[in-house]
Amino acid sequence: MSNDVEWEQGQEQVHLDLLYGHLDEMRERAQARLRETRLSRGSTHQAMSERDSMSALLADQIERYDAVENGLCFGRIDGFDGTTRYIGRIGLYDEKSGEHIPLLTDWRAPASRPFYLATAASPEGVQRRRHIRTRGRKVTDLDDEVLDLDVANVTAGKTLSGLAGEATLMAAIKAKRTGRMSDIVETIQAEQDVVIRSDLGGALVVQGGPGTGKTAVALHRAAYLLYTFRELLETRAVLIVGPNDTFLRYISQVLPSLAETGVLLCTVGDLFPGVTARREEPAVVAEIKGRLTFTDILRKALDDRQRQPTKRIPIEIDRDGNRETLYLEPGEARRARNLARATKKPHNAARAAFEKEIVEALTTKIAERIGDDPFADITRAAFESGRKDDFANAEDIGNNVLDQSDIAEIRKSLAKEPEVLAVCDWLWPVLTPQQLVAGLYASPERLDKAAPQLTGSERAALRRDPRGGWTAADVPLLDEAAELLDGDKPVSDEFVIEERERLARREYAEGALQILEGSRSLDDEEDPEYLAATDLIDAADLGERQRVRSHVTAAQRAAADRSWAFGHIIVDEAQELSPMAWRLLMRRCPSRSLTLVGDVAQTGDLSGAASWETTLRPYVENRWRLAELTVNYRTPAEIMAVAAGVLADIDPTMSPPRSVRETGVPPWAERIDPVKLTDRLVDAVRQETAEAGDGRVGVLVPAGRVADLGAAVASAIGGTAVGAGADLVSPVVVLTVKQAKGLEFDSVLLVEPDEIVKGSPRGASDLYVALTRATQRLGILHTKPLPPAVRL
Ligand SMILES: Nc1ncnc2c1ncn2[C@@H]1O[C@H](COP(=O)(O)OP(=O)(O)OP(=O)(O)O)[C@@H](O)[C@H]1O
Repeated sequence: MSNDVEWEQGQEQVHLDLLYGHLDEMRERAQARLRETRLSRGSTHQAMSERDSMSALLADQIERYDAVENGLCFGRIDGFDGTTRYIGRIGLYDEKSGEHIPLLTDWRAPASRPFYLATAASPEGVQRRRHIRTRGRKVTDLDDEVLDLDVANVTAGKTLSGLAGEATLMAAIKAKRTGRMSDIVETIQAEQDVVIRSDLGGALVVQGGPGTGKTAVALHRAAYLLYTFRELLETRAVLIVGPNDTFLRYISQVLPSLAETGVLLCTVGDLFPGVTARREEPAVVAEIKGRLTFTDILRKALDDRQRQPTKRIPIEIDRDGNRETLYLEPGEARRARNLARATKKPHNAARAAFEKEIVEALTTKIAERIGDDPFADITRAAFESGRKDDFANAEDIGNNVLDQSDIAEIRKSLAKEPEVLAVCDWLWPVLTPQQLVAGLYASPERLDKAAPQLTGSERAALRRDPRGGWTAADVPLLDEAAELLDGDKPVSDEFVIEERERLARREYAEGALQILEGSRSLDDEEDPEYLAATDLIDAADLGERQRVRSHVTAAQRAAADRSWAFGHIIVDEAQELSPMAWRLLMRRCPSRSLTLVGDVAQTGDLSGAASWETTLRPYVENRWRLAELTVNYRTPAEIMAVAAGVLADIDPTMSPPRSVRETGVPPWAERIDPVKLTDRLVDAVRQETAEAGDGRVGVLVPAGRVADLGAAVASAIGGTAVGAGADLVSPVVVLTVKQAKGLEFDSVLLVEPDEIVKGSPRGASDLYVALTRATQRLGILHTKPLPPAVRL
């Protein structure tokens, strides 16, 4: 290292020490305040609640300071005007002099933007951009780019390649994978920056091929939006939707490392409070449930529950100790149903109108019977003969000897009659969404009536036992059912807290049950196992529940509230959502402030999107904007060349993203005898783990082979994780392509690509996904010929 570089590094170390000194001071101050606040006693409910909120705020602050410990400051820009600005994960100021002097500028602040955008051709006032690389609190390297074209030693090669901070970028890209995604805040590229900082309003679609940083950009956009529109988004919350739990775990560290925690991360399957959708089902069944026609099917299923009797219904009631039978006529029931429907209220809310009408019809019957005037004919004759003054009006004659208060009494007692209520329950039952949907699946007759537009075999595929929990594709249907049944029912704080507790309980209970008898779904609340398991909650758990009671954030509130309107929704792998899932998400985002990232070439789900245009038109017409990401930071050029052949097969009009680097390592394929496949795979995994060192190896297999091949690899190689729920931190992970969506590994071994292609109508897209998961090496093992599109 030259003396100059050493001196420069020393100077940066001094500044870094100053920044960490500030961070430490702020953290200590917050810790001291937190201790004080926790010790303070509040006598009133309000004082206690204020103390709890303050504690939560301070705890959040401390968490943020901890989160930015690594890579606190990573950049510096020197302007042509002689100014210097340091860029980092948060903003820090020198307040001692009484002035607000910036020591470190948050990467999201407008003043940091030139750090990401400046090029030699368009330097944005920046003469030099410096990437400061650190390990812990120590400066390890500096990566300078001079952007002044007049300066002799301008780093032209770097800027002409269009990449900012190329050396730092390459170091990040080539680094071994850890099983957890890292943030890219130090090396965001210009086309990514434009997406991250795009306006909050409207729907933004980010289309990009594999490895172009869509997920990374989506997460950084969440952090940017929270920083820029904090007030609005902290009260309305930001929702990030990902394809599965494994993926959510994979990205879970990114926002905390950017000091943002108030975001709700979940799958579509998590979006119905009270339901944990973990049941599996065949892709073809999920596809049927994803069709838009299910809005009609559910409506008809509900109409079917609003029964119309064909015969009079006897209703036995108790009147002054005597049993009496009334008859409800089909016409009366029809009239009540029509009136209830005419209220245009959701089904459950309209029940009151239905009940009122039934009670009214029965009241009239009783009133007619007991109030019938035996002298009506004589009275009417008297009226007609001129003694009109003795009577109020003609209608009063003969109808009833009961007055209004008598009739009101009858009405009141009928409204409480168990038999009357039972008949109302039968004709117009109050339903939960779960009852409506499960009831539909459970009954071939109901399915036949509600879904004549499906084929007989499609209806048969939907049939299932109501016990055993819910699938992800059920959740949009439950949400749709809830709309029909309850509309927008606001939830109370108590419900939010209950829901959080329920989830905590469920997690605990599920854990306990898994230990007892393997993973059995607990969604059926009547399942006796559920009650048994919840009884296991111990004192420590109760203590924890007490603690969470104190502070409910908007994101937590939103998680428990089906009718919550999010401030912004970000959907990753958005191409996978079914039309019914889109309806659910759009209901959660009436402002249509959305960021949708995905790649229609990677669509694997049978009900997923083939075009953004068709998917979005029903919700935003053509008012959406498209941004494209074109550079692949993950997949080396050698591997991408193979994937490009498969992409051409899927859609010849699509072009693959440009890889930023070559590795010099060509992908390989080996055809083997079927009986030797398992042994050869185990050998290959051993070899690749040695190559990957402390990196990660992904073994991607056809869906039907994950159990046997996974077991074989796991028994031969310690620390192998298999299938859904696999811990990605493990050195070797065996997954299906669906499970590997959005993930990446240093080395990928792909098994039986032909079977993957033939395994689904979207098999070619699955193969494209599988081929683009590696950051360094790709090997293919096959017993049948390779699909023709795979050319090696
Ligand atoms: N500007 C960047 N600096 C450093 N690394 C980057 C940058 N952009 C993307 N990457 C890295 O490239 C890899 C791919 O990014 P990401 O997973 O976000 O891509 P993607 O478009 O979502 O991919 P896919 O659609 O294939 O799942 C990640 O390791 C990410 O950290």
